[in-house]
Amino acid sequence: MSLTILGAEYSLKEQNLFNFSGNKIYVEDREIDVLVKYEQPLVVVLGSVLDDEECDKLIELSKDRLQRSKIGADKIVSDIRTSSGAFLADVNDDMVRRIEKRVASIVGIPVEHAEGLHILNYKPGQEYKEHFDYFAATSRAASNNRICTFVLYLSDVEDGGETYFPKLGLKVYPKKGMAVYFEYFYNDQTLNELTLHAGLPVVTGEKWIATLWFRRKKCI
Ligand SMILES: O=C(O)CCC(=O)C(=O)O
Ligand SMILES: [Fe+2]
Repeated sequence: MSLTILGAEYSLKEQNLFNFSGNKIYVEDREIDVLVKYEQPLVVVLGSVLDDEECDKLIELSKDRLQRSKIGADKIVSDIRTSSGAFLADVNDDMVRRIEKRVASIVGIPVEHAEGLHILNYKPGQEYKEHFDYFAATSRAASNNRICTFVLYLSDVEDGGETYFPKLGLKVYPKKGMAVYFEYFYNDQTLNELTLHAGLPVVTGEKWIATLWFRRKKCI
């Protein structure tokens, strides 16, 4: 939203969902480093969210569940997303639940609003083209739409695979154990649209991420 006074444009800040100050966030079992903050739409890069063993175990748990990724509420295969993915919602594992809880406490949203960890694997050449994570207002899923996204990097990538926000001119380079968070729960739809993002093609190496999407209302 913006306001023009005597020819000068002032932007009116909206409330962000994720509120914190300073460069650290303390949750039950660890201290999270805040490394980068883009104020609105809020985009935050966080360090030391997962340790190496947690990253490796998430990859291991998803290896025999991976399927070619689909997109949208109607789940269609598309060249928008050429990666392979797996939902860990039905995996009965203490560590998976602990990580979901940790992410929920970092963001300050009850874990019942989260869809369950989704693992993605990109091989060289694979990508996730520019998209929004929220569903179109006309879609069935929009009655309990997504409001924010937490992407955990489970591996380093030798070259490529950045998470790219073209409208913000912002690139996040994957680093094992780190995360990028962004939100799109603004009244001003133009702010939500600035969260357009892509997983750029992996050039060398392999990229593994875990995504947790939060919904406006509880999903379970
Ligand atoms: O691969 C990435 O860096 C972005 C993934 C993404 O956009 C998603 O999981 O919704
Ligand atoms: Fe996305």
